[in-house]
Amino acid sequence: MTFSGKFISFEGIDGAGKSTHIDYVAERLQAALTAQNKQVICSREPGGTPLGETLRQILLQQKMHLETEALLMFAVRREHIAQVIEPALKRGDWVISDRFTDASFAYQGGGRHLSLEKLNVLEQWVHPHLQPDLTLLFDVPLEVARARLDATRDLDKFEQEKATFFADTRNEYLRRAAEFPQRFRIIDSTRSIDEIRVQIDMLIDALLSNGGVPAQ
Ligand SMILES: Nc1ncnc2c1ncn2[C@@H]1O[C@H](COP(=O)(O)OP(=O)(O)O)[C@@H](O)[C@H]1O
Ligand SMILES: Cc1cn([C@H]2C[C@H](O)[C@@H](COP(=O)(O)OP(=O)(O)O)O2)c(=O)[nH]c1=O
Repeated sequence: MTFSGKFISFEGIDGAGKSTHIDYVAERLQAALTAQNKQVICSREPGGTPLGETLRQILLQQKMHLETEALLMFAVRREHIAQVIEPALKRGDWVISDRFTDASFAYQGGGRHLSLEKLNVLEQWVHPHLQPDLTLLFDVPLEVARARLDATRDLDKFEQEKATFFADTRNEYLRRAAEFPQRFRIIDSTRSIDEIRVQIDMLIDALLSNGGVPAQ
């Protein structure tokens, strides 16, 4: 399926720094797209719709069977795609999602060891023809992410997981990035926020000029 709008996802282990850059990217894109009468829709998973936000509370707080967790993540995603992502892309608007299916592979697959085969089935079921045009993977060593998290906020169910969980989650993100090099760009998030912005600006400018995603 080809849409006139573009779809960007932000990914990374908790504390990698993705939330720090989302508003910046959204504002930058909106400034460029307003002249074309296009909107930037900023959304997130789990969440993105009223039902998705209700399920987010449950997913981030309650312990549950691993497969229940994966199925709920994809149920949230099905609703998000139907209500928000596809209508926006069809209108020619741009969508930024704070996490998408790569997070299910990384967290439920990598972190919790759900078989990637089952995740592939869910992905094929829920969005056989939709993938982000660009996925920004914020990548940092675990200790850096942990130190950043500890310095800031109360931790949810996932953020309280142990180091091996995040090592496996990060490895699965990197494996996905290697599997889909055309849409993934890895952001070395140990650098300063300003340095990261220079790289992000370059990627966004290329996408805006319709030149696609430049090489890594
Ligand atoms: N490049 C960076 N250098 C130093 N600190 C950072 C950087 N990026 C983010 N941080 C800080 O790390 C913490 C976690 O960042 P955040 O963007 O919330 O992570 P995430 O959304 O990936 O969980 C925040 O306090 C943020 O200010
Ligand atoms: C989308 C998605 C998220 N998650 C997890 C990753 C995160 O720990 C959590 C969502 O939190 P996150 O997006 O990091 O929000 P915040 O920055 O406000 O903490 O949900 C999954 O385990 N699987 C998924 O498919």
